[in-house]
Amino acid sequence: MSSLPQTDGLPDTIRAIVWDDDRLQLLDQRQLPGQSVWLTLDDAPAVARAIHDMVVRGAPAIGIAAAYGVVLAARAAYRDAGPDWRAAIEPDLTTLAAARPTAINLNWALARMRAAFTASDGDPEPQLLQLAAAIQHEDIAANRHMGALGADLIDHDRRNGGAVLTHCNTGSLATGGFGTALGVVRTLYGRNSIERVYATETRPWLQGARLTAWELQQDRIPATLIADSAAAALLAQGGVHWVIVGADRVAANGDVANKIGTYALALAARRHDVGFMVVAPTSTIDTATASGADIPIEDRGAAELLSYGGHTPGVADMPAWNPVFDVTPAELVDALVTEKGVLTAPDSAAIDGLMRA
Ligand SMILES: CSC[C@H]1O[C@H](OP(=O)(O)O)[C@H](O)[C@@H]1O
Repeated sequence: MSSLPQTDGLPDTIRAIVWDDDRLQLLDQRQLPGQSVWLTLDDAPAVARAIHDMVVRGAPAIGIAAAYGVVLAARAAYRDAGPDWRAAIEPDLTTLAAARPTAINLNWALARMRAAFTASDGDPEPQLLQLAAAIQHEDIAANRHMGALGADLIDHDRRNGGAVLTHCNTGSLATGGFGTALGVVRTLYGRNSIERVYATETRPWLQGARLTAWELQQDRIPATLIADSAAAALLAQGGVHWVIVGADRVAANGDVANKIGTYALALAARRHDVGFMVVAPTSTIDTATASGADIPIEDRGAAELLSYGGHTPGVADMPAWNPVFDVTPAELVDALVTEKGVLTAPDSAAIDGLMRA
C-alpha cells in the first residue's frame, strides 16, 4: 500500500506515519480508500494543519504525528535561534496543541517531547527524533499487547465467538500501527475466535466505510458494513457478542470520549447483553479531567454533515449540529483494555490504581 519502505523492521502492519528523507510523510486518509496519496511535511504548522484537516486522525496517530511535528519545530527553532531555541520553539508547540481538542494523546505527546528538552545547548533534533520514533514503536507494541489482552478476555467470556461490531476506525491508520480496538479484532480473527466483524459506516466522515472496511479487506477478515442507525437492530437480532471501540480520552472516573455514536452503541449493547469493550493505551487516559462532562467535544461544523464526498445532496444552508465525539459513562463499559492491564469496572479508584502501577 505504501510506496515508502518500512523503516523499522517491525512485524508487518499498515504504516500511515513514516519519517523518511528527514521529513514527515503522512498517508492522506481523506483520499482513502480510492487513492494512496502521501504528503511530505517539513514544518510544524503543516503538521498541525494535517491533524486539523484529518489527513492523519485517530487519537494515538495524532499524538505520534505531533511528536514528529515537535522534531520539525526544534529543527526550525535551532536553525533560527541557536542556543535560544527553547523560546523560539514555543509558537509551534502552541500551534500543534491547538490542532484538535478532544484526543488527549496530542497533549500527552507534546508534554513527553517537551520533557526531553535537556539542558544541553546543542542541536536537539537527533534526540527528539529518537524519542518520536520511540513513541511510535511503543504504540505498536502496546497495540499488539492490548490485542492479546482484549482477545483473552473475550475468549474466556460467556459471550465469546460469533461476531463483533466496531465503530469508526481504530486500526493501523488511527495509531502507530496494528490498532487498538481493531487490534483486538485482528487478534481474535487470527485465533479463529470470531467469524465476522460488523463495521459501522461512521457518518459524517465515514471512517468505518472508508478506512476500517479497507483495513479489514487488506487483512482478508470477513466484514459487513452497516449504517450507524442499523447498529441497535443488529444487536437486537443476536449473533454479535461484543462491541469493541477505541477512545480519544478516558477521564479519571472512567468516562470515555469517542467517536459520535459510541454512547448509543453502549446503550444498545447493555440492553441486549452484548459486551462493550473500550481499547485504549494509557496515553489516552487523562487523570487531570475528572469526568466526561469536562472533556472538550470537537464540533466540525455544518458543512461536513451536509456534504458527502464534497457533494451537498440536501438543503445546502440547513443548520446542522455536528459534534464528532460523545461521552459514554463508565458504568456502561464492561472492559477497559490498556497496555497496563484490563479494568472490568473502570471507576476512579481503578483508573488511579492502573495509572500508578
Ligand atoms: C485508536 S482510537 C481512534 C479514535 O479516533 C477516532 O476519531 P477521529 O477519526 O475523529 O480522529 C475515533 O474516535 C476512534 O475511536
